[in-house]
Amino acid sequence: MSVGLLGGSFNPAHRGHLDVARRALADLGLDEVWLLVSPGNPLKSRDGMAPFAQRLESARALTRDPRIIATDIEARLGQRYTVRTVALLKRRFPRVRFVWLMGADGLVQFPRWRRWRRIAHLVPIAVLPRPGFTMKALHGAAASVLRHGRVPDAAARRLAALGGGHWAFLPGPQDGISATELRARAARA
Ligand SMILES: Nc1ncnc2c1ncn2[C@@H]1O[C@H](COP(=O)(O)OP(=O)(O)OP(=O)(O)O)[C@@H](O)[C@H]1O
Ligand SMILES: O=C(O)c1ccc[n+]([C@@H]2O[C@H](COP(=O)([O-])O)[C@@H](O)[C@H]2O)c1
Repeated sequence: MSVGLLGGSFNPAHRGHLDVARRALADLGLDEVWLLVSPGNPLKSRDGMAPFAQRLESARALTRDPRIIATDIEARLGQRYTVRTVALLKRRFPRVRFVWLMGADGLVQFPRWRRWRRIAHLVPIAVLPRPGFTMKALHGAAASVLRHGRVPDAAARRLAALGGGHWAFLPGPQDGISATELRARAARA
């Protein structure tokens, strides 16, 4: 079984998350995508961060597709750092082939995550385009350090089977929607 992990704050969840999940299911041939609602992104301020239960509910309400599952597992594991989450999930589900999913903004920021090279070694990574970040991501520091593990776009379907040390870019349409924009819209209403 193969599972995509889409970690996020989901403050709130939106169609960009759903699109990432659906595209990962289709393009990577995954069985499921888990929306890992973060108890608190280590790099994000708590200002304006909705309570965990509200963000989890927002992710749950995103779709009825039974393959896309919002989970509080990171909070239950007591983890905020992805490197620990991934290591624990691999130990807990030894038969599952995990793939970490992120928008291009995530790859730009990746060198600031705790033990990011270790994460890339532990789990294959699929990067999806996001307006304003795609080029920066593909020519940035993380892409450069990890260049030997990059799989050609057309071979991304094999990513889950290839395992850690590999990553791929999934080309496709981009959508500029963000939780920041939705919060700003809600504040104006
Ligand atoms: N429009 C989008 N296109 C591609 N990836 C996206 C998009 N929106 C979110 N993602 C990805 O989903 C994951 C979780 O994102 P997150 O919950 O932080 O949403 P966000 O819209 O980026 O939030 P915020 O604006 O508050 O920073 C990240 O990997 C992010 O790159
Ligand atoms: O582990 C880290 O150091 C780290 C630093 C920043 C972000 N992350 C993870 O990146 C994912 C996306 O976070 P966010 O808040 O941008 O949606 C989420 O799973 C976070 O826990 C992880």
